[in-house]
Amino acid sequence: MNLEDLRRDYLMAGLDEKDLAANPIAQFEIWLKQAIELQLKDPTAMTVATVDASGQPSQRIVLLKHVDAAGFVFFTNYGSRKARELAGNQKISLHFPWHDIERQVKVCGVAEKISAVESAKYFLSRPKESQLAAWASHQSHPVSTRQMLMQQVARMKEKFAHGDIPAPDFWGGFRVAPHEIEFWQGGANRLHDRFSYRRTGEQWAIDRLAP
Ligand SMILES: Cc1cc2nc3c(=O)[nH]c(=O)nc-3n(C[C@H](O)[C@H](O)[C@H](O)COP(=O)(O)O)c2cc1C
Ligand code: PXP
Repeated sequence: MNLEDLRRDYLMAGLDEKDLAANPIAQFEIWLKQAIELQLKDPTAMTVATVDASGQPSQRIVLLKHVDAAGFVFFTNYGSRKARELAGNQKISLHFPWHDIERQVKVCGVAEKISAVESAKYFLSRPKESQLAAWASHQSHPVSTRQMLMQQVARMKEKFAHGDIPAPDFWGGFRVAPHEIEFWQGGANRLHDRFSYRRTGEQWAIDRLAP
């Protein structure tokens, strides 16, 4: 398979420092709103990179569920590989790949579990079938067959047949407090625009980076 000629030029837009918000969260909210309004598929999907004790990185996609000055929130199983890696090393990187608008955003920061109350509030807002799936899935661990998984779902459905399904204590959110956020806009001939915000105490410093 020859992949060498698979490429395109990025011609949609440029990015200038004068167009950037002073605060990267405000800038992120502008870009996320545009991604949603332009009906990109899975606009809140982000790749999350963590590292294990040996320094081996691993990645997976999760959905961003909240963002504000305190950081970026996603939800997952606290026994999952990502959560176990975060227990040993809180350093994390997030990546939003908005191909259709020739943009990407990278976030580097530190992840912390959110409170059980906050997690339960979000959990209760989810569709019941997803709540049962969270109870049934020992995320990231081997499961012998799909049938075993579905049996576990059926057991949970029976167990929680009446009333609200409570949030499992092994499931909840992480908030990523960022210290670096980069905004990338594709440019012609690989001469892209990149701006990196770095936290300097209460303020943020902005550097244009070579493409
Ligand atoms: C579009 C998309 C969204 C996803 N969202 C989540 C999510 O919000 N939380 C989650 O735990 N897994 C989500 N997943 C599944 C993860 O990518 C991953 O398979 C799972 O969390 C286990 O990862 P780990 O074994 O590295 O911990 C999503 C997958 C895709 C493709
Ligand atoms: N958990 C898992 C395992 C997922 O696959 C997803 C989305 O694909 C989510 C959580 C987030 O979904 P929701 O929007 O229902 O919280």
